[in-house]
Amino acid sequence: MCTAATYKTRDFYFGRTLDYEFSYGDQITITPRNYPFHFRHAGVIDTHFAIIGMAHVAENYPLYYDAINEKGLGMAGLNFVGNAAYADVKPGLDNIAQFEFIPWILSQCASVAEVRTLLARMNLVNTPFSKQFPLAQLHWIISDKEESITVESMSDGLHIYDNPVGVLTNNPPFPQQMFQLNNYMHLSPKQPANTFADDLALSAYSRGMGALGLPGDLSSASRFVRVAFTRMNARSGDSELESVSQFFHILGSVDQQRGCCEVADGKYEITLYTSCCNATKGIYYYTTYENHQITAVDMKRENLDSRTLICYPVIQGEKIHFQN
Ligand SMILES: C[C@H](CCC(=O)NCCS(=O)(=O)O)[C@H]1CC[C@H]2[C@@H]3[C@H](O)C[C@@H]4C[C@H](O)CC[C@]4(C)[C@H]3C[C@H](O)[C@]12C
Repeated sequence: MCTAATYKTRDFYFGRTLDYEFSYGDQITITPRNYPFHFRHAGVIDTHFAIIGMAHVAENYPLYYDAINEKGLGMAGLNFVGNAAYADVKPGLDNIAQFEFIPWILSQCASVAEVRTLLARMNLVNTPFSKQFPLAQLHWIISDKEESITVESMSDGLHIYDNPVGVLTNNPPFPQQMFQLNNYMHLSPKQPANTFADDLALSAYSRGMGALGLPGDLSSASRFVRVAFTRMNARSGDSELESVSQFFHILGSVDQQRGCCEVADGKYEITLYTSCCNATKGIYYYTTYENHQITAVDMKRENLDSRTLICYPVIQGEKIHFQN
């Protein structure tokens, strides 16, 4: 399971949890402006916006999981198993392989409005990266500081949905996720009043009872409701430290602990990493399952006019601050 979210204070923040039972070997990867992107069916883009995100680099190609570009646009791919379907190549359209989707969008678009224009002539195709990396079944959230959309490529075509909650998890398809929020419209961060029955002396005996009924399990449908409630009600100061701190707390609402989600005998899905990008400034913050200290890579500290990928290994291992 995975969860992505957006958050806006003075700057715009975009990030995700990546939940899985193993890591593909990820690196914080910066694609500078002059790295040539060779698309399988759509030619070459030699010069483009710089990108920073989490990727597996194979054959010198950044296979991004989630990333932002220097214009403040963010995009993340999340599992959509059983529903994702990619098309065959069709002449007359921009045929983009599933693994090229993040580079295609983030290299060229400065806003969601521009993304909509590109998507109108795009065909997301079933060309795998290699035998070793077959097609991943994903759907995507794409966001700027004003709006988010969800993109789902299914057997009946490419769907583009407005995403007014700025969050995404996994199955079921996005319209169903949104619809089920109706079931929770009574939830509130405020204490409830007794509307059960006038004749009963019911009282709010504990703080937090306004959100009683918020689903607590790890299913993607439940995580969608939980992170939507947390994200829509989250309040913080607007400084960088307050915003980043609050962002990690929002995604902390759907953190997955080892042992609670068994995917095979003795194998457990866990939150391998959590990212929080300051999309306005181009900073990629992250924590990992084994390292709660926030680590950051700032793309603006690199030479963004170069041609070669810049990679930083994910720092693991808890750093404990002894006070005595
Ligand atoms: C496994 C990751 C998704 C995690 C997730 O959504 N978990 C939820 C599990 S479940 O639904 O609840 O079962 C996805 C996100 C991005 C994916 C990677 C990126 O798409 C980049 C390449 C794409 C290649 O086709 C496959 C390897 C790969 C390197 C992908 C491996 C894997 O599928 C990743 C890492």
